[in-house]
Amino acid sequence: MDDNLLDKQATFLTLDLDDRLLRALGRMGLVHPTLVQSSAIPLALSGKDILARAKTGSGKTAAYCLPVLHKILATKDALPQTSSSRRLTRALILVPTRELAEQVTKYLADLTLFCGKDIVCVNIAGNTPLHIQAPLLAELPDIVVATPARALKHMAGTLDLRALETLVIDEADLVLSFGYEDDIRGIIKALPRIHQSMLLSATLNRGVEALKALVLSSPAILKLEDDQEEAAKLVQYVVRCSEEEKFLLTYVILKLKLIAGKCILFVNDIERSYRLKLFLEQFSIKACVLNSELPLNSRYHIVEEFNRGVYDYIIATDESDKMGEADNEAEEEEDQVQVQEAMEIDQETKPEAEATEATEGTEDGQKLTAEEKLKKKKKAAKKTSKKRKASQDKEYGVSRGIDFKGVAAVINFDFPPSARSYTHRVGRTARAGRRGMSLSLITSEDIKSPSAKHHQKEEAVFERVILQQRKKSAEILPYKFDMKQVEGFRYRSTDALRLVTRTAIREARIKEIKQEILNSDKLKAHFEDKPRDLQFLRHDKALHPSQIMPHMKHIPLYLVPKIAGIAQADGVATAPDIGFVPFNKDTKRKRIYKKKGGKKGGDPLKSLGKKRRK
Ligand SMILES: Nc1ncnc2c1ncn2[C@@H]1O[C@H](COP(=O)(O)OP(=O)(O)OP(=O)(O)O)[C@@H](O)[C@H]1O
Repeated sequence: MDDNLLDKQATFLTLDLDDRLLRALGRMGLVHPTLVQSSAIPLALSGKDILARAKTGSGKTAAYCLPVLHKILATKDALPQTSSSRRLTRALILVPTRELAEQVTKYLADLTLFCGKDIVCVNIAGNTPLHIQAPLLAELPDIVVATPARALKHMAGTLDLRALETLVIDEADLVLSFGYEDDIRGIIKALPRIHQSMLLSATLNRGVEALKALVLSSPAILKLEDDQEEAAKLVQYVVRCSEEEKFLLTYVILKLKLIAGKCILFVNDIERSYRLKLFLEQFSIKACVLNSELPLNSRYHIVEEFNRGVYDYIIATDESDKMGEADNEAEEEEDQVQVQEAMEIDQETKPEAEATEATEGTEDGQKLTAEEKLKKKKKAAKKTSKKRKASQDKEYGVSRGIDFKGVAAVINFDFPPSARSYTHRVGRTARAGRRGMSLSLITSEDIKSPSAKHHQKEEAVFERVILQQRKKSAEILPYKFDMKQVEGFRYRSTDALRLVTRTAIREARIKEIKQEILNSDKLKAHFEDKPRDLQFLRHDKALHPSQIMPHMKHIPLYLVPKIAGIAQADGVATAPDIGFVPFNKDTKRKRIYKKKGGKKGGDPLKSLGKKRRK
């Protein structure tokens, strides 16, 4: 973690934490607390309610987990070994998504490594049936991690919170926007009158204010966002290009390895994630998709493996808009109407690019009128979308809270639906004080085009993002590149895109789900006892292997730009006459080139091209 995020004046030792926790922290390599930790922990230990706003990746999880654990250990130490009061559920941690619940539970397991059986923590956020989870709760675990809806369901049965001492709501604003407010109200009603509460979030909005009134009493308010410092760590770029050019640019950036390191590519719906994956895999660029349709175990495993460095690219579907997350209610309503309109117009006027796939006649061979065809299409689309919604996980979320480690760049392949969602997406990089980069692609379209409203919406959100970033003294720089340099790749990209038909996407989607259900079953059986056995399970397998073109794997030398790259992750721009500004230094590549006797400042990619041609 970056030194600026840490409170160098303090160590965990000076925070007077339980020895068992200090040992675990030492083992995790944590010596100094972060600012949010050194501020929140003493206040929490003194019993104060807390409302903390600190930026993404600033260590909020430990800021609430450590005091929760310390308090439970202290209470238990004061009780005789035989006391029945040693077994009571004392803390409830509410999070908006299952992924986050899993992450928090793992974090608690790391922190309690030296606590033996003194701390039992149960995660009930998974989709295991209630009756299977019930016996775990009947044992009265010390800490329960849950989504609000799940907790409330169990409260009608075995979740006994009469002895609750601490309530934590992590990612408070998202908890609200996911529509959990009524669940929270239900939970609060059933809690003992005296308990401590903590609300944590990277962003605070009116909703959180409402929650504050509901949950907290005379809280200590911590606002620890150092916006200017955050701005310096994250370099943000934007580019306006056509829909087709989005694919072209992504191909060029990934193929030329202009991003050194791991990258998350965000798209707005599941279909798009498969479209992008199928496109990239034709060039032998491997990526995992991550979306709410995949089984929970597979999702955990993908994130874990990505964090371990097994995969470089994740195509993540950010479904935050479908979870009700927008900048505010009015904007949300306006946004939904606009998208709906744009989609309707789109459907009515879309050129029949995939005409071969459309049904041209009825079963008895009669020709359908254009109007009838349209009606039929709409009906079919509604049906599939209903079916799909049913199979998607309402408590899925990847743009928030998940600790993706070491992400060099975030690419908003689709522009996010709200400014808030933008903050959280770009918050997946430049975490824990590290540097990072984001690139957002906005579709530029003719104002008369049928989907113009959709693009207007993107522009409207972008305006809000600019204002939001300006408040943090951050700028979103235009992503400068010389289209001529990219031009040579265009025909390959167009060819590849042509093969990504709706049928191919549909088939890929089904294949992936089947594959992941099998993976998930294996994961379920082995997760606890043999985690190492699972390393052979890959989530980035090609979905349409017959379409991989071996010749597309390599880039011929004549296509490699003289000085390739776009914008550096550390924000250092190259000389202006280059035109095509590098994404990052790619020092490793330069090193290889120098080792081979290349001139300093020469073109490392040229040598790479030569090597590839051999
Ligand atoms: N005191 C510390 N020293 C070094 N690293 C730390 C410290 N505390 C936390 N970290 C690391 O920083 C990373 C981010 O922590 P965490 O996920 O708790 O952030 P967060 O503020 O909850 O982010 P988000 O808002 O996105 O959920 C984690 O990898 C964590 O292990």
